[in-house]
Amino acid sequence: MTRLYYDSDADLRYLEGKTCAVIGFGSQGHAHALNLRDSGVDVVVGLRPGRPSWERAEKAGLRVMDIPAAAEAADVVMILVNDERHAEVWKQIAPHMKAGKALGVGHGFSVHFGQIQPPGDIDVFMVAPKAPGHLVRRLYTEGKGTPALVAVAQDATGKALQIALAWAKALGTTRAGVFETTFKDETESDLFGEQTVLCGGITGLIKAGFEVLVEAGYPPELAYFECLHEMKLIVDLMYEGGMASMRYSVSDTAEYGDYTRGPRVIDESVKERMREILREIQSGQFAREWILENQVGRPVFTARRRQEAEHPIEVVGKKLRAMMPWLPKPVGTAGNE
Ligand SMILES: NC(=O)C1=CN([C@@H]2O[C@H](COP(=O)(O)OP(=O)(O)OC[C@H]3O[C@@H](n4cnc5c(N)ncnc54)[C@H](OP(=O)(O)O)[C@@H]3O)[C@@H](O)[C@H]2O)C=CC1
Ligand SMILES: CC[C@](O)(C(C)=O)C(=O)O
Repeated sequence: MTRLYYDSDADLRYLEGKTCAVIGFGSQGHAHALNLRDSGVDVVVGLRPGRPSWERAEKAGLRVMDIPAAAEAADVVMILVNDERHAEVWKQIAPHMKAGKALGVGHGFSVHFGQIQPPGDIDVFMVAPKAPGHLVRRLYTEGKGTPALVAVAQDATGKALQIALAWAKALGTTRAGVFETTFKDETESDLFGEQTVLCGGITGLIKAGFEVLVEAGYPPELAYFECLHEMKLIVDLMYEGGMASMRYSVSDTAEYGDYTRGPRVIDESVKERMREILREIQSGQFAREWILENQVGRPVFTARRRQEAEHPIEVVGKKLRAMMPWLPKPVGTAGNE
């Protein structure tokens, strides 16, 4: 049984004649809604009235309704709201999920950790892109795609996987490869990846390198170019051709330093801390902490977000990027939300 699916393995007819509601219009929501619409799917967006996202979605030519109306109108409802808000949003959707409808999510957190408990007579599936939403949209418009994971938690109609694959195809992800997994594995591996490698790991590594150079008296501009700017270019080479390709392009001096000094930075103790973090995810400890953090108004999240924005690498980076007009407009700035 293959668990990797490409365009020819997925059939858009599973969404034909169906209305698909995308709840939320943030990073993933805008990408799913626009890519599905551009793939010929009948899309409605469910949002909170009065929020700027409502106008943005309408300006993009999408049909927008409040969340209960969108859930009522749809055969397939995809929740693309912050994970920690799924429970409250689900209360508005649940009364409209009649038998035979399908519920989708972009990440398994809320279903796996019991924040929403769907009735047994609907399909429950996941299409989780392995990419930030803005790149899911950007690559789709360039005729490319990002990989994704799909999973089925409930198959009431016997077609849940086909619906998930059709959604994944309309999103552009079967262009790149879609891997079938479980809610548990997607949720745990995704949290692990973002905490230890993709977000927490890489920012920690970049800041540590920057701080060591600046503390040793090197100018912040030099440290920024070395530790952050060039990181993207090095990662691009690995993205295109793996580590060997990156090592082909860098000097032999760099390659020797990679083999002999790299393991002193990322050593067994780092892996041990990664294992500890994985255990916290698997046991539900992290999920509990994040849900409680939200219940008390996000004090840690808010303070850390402010502190990180003030880090010297962000200050110098802003100045240096302003001198590179070819850089894409940063996501999160006006016109690129
Ligand atoms: N960011 C990413 O690239 C990825 C995200 N995912 C998953 O996709 C989902 C969405 O995440 P993401 O796109 O980052 O989210 P964003 O923060 O970018 O957007 C969240 C959207 O949800 C809406 N929302 C938030 N709270 C509520 C609420 N209480 N009631 C109604 N609407 C609400 C917001 O509405 P408003 O516009 O009104 O503020 C906004 O439109 C999550 O499950 C996440 O794990 C999966 C893979 C990658
Ligand atoms: C790396 C962060 C991510 O898991 C993602 C873009 O895949 C997320 O949840 O945003």
